[in-house]
Amino acid sequence: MHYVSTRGHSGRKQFCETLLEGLAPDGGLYVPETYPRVDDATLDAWRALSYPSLAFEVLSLYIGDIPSADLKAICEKTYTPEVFGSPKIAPLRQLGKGLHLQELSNGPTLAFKDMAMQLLGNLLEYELARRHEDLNILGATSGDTGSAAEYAMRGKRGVRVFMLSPRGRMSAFQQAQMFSLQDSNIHNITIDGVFDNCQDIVKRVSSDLEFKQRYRIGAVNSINWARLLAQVVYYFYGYLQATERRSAGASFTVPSGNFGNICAGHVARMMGLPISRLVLATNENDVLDEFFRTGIYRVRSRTDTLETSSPSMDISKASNLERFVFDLLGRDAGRTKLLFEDQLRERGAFDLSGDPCFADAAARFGFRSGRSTHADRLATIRDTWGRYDTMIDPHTADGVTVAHMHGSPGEPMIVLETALPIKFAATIREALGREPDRPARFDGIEDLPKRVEALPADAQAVKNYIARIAQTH
Ligand SMILES: Cc1ncc(COP(=O)(O)O)c(C=O)c1O
Ligand SMILES: N[C@@H](CCOP(=O)(O)O)C(=O)O
Repeated sequence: MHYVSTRGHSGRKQFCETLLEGLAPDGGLYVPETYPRVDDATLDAWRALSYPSLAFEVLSLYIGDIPSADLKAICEKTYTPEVFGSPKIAPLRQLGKGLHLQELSNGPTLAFKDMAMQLLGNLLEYELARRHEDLNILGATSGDTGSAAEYAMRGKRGVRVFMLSPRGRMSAFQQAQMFSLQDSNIHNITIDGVFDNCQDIVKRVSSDLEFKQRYRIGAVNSINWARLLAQVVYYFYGYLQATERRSAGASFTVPSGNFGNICAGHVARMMGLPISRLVLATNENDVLDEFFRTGIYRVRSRTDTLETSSPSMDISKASNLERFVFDLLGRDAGRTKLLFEDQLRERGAFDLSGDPCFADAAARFGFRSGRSTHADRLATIRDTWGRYDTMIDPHTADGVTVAHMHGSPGEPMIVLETALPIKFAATIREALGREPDRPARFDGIEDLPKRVEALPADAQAVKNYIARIAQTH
């Protein structure tokens, strides 16, 4: 399998090259040249597999440059009950009739990001050792990618992490998870801005090819194809748990911000997984809901990006939409580049409402969407607690709220759980008047000493910081 850039760069890359490069040299995102198809018989055979074995099967379809035995060992080392809290790794929990929650947040940092980031840590360690190289990872987080990346990379040989986060925009627990880490290879940087400013800086630094090469800059955000690939696995696993027979349909609802998680669902569907509907749920920052309803993609400014009670989804510029639009446009890299480079830069928006490709997008790709508000989140947290004895976090609540708008009788609807409630205790207290459960290993985390640097929203300032740290270590 080879990978190409959504913006048409001429290079065809192997998986491990994309793993280390992150962003393509032309600023585009790597996608597989084709989506491998999984037929009904194969899907049926996969019903019996454990999570690590299923991960190995799915990853093998996309990774041609790691020997099978090594890839299998990496999957087995990554997806263990000790790390993910249960032998099933990503179990389904039934809520109502036909409504399921897929538990993805039982890993080290209590968010779905661990599902991919733990694998990425092991893949990077393997590949860097094989090449005798090291890597400076530059990332952006609105709260969960940062801690998941740092927990996955701490102590890993050859890897240093520089993580940008929007100052004051994350929950107290999220900040404590990241800023209390004292490992010498972990560097937290708060930026005066919102998540989109952090992500813009990551892209700007990664697009300076001379700097990128000199300081060996890599990425762990979902701009890195390996992140998405790891997330494809749990769609297969969730589907196989929710259905009993060949080619039965099932739908997924996915709380969305950077469009990474649901883009993995799109990939699974393109591989032939019988997903009827892929329902995208946003909070009040509803850029993506607007796009799927109207065909108009209109990025919001920093001041128009609202601070909500599902803060990890306070994103107004969704990187991975580019991967979906590339497919929507029939894989026309020239048009994708025009939309995501020229039109977004010049107008901050593009409009596909009159384009024939958008007219049948819902039918062809299964997307539906909806938005949820603070009041919806509180009501859904209360309802899910009262009716199903299950406490969900505000992001998952956005998912459950929107899933109720798009359910189809007789067909399973799987909502992806994206974090545990303890990460957002203030909203849980507001909804339920009680504290969420706290795993003992996080007792008192908010009181630990913090190590964090503050920088302006300026790519050059971040480059200077990376250069200084890289030279002194
Ligand atoms: C808890 C939580 N829910 C949902 C999302 C949205 O996921 P994505 O950015 O992959 O769309 C994020 C962040 O990405 C998150 O941290
Ligand atoms: N919500 C994320 C933002 C970054 O998303 P990613 O999937 O691109 O890593 C976060 O919590 O940091």
